Amino acid sequence: SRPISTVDPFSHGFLGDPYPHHEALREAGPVVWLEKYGVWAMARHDQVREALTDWETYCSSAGVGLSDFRKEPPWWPPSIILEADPPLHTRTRAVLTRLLWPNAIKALRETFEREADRLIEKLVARREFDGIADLAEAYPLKVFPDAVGIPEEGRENLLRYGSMVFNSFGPHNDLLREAMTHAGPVRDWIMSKCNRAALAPRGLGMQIFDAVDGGELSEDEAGMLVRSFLSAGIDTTVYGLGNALYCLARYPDQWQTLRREPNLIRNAFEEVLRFEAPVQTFFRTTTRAIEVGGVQLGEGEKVLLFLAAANRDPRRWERSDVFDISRRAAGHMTFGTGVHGCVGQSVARLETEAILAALAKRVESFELIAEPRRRLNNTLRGFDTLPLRITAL
Ligand code: HEM
Ligand SMILES: CC(C)Cc1ccc(C(=O)O)cc1
Repeated sequence: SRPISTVDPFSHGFLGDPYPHHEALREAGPVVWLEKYGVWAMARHDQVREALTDWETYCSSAGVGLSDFRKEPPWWPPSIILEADPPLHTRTRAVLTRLLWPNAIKALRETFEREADRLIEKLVARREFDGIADLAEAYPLKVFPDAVGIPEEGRENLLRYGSMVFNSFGPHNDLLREAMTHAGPVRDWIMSKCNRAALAPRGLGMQIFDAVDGGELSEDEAGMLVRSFLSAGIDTTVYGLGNALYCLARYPDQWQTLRREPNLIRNAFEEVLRFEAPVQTFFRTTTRAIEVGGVQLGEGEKVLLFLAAANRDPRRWERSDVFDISRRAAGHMTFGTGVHGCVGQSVARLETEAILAALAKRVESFELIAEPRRRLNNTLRGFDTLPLRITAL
């Protein structure tokens, strides 16, 4: 006998308020059969961590979305890092790991901090602004494409493309259909940036092509890895930064603690990632029959990993539903873990820490002046609008 749930984790109701459903899934068992889609769900910290660590049993090459690439053709050529298993994954991952090595991040720090200070000065002068359009979108859309080395014009395509990518991990629901309305032109714009001619000489994008010259990658593989940067590197940080602003405005005492103790900034972002994970779920596919918690999974079955549910599992966290920037938040699942653990996490941290440091220097308090509106997505959790007013120090 296996625990069964009839919940639809890609419905507006679930996506709008997931936490009660996460609790129900955690309590139903270590693995639960989701009847609606004919897939397994793991919502507890131990099972999510175990599935992400055991890449041989839970593979990525069948896609990390609901659709199984071996049964239906993917909407895009599969990623040669995210949707690849070792040994291919090992070679492509090694290139990006080297490009995003700590000293590469140090080279970005001064520029990212200068841009953060410049943007916060502008917003302090305005006093009232939208935390999403004017900050959470504006900042990542400036600093990361600049670092990759793509031109300024047309960058709104990066947000449209992110919406396509992250909705495509879910079912063919209204959210995916809506995201795909201008798929052609958006995809063309993205692919037009994934070649040497389009990239600035010493940017992160061109550095991938240096690996071609070094014999590590083919020319096409390099283009695909630039596409990976453009797919993974914008929407994730936009939602992450938006969620950070929301948490600090929603819990003003936490903001006051952070403002007085800027050395808590790194930990504060980790707690944001645990408490309001911008990336909520994605899949793995079993490569063999395996028994989990007394339940038998078959070979070739999709497993939906609820990172955000694992992040609030009372088996792993005390006061798991409390936003506390002083707790040890290490061990959250929001950057994944194991061989596919986020290769860009140091860029994400650099961006958010630069903004939080700039805010802590200039802003006494900031508050929500109207109900924020959520931007529903099959994979990402965050806001469409975040009406804020800030008071300068
Ligand atoms: C708050 C921001 C971010 C979050 C929450 C996030 C989350 C994740 C997660 C959960 C994974 C693992 C996916 C899996 O196991 O299947 C991942 C992988 C990845 N991320 Fe991030 N990410 C963020 C920012 C970034 C940035 C800024 C970049 C680019 C510089 C990036 C590039 C990648 C790539 C290329 C992978 C695939 C790694 C692999 O499969 O080996 N991410 N990310
Ligand atoms: C949370 C992850 C699924 C984000 C992500 C998206 C796309 C790629 C790619 O390689 O295209 C890599 C990572």
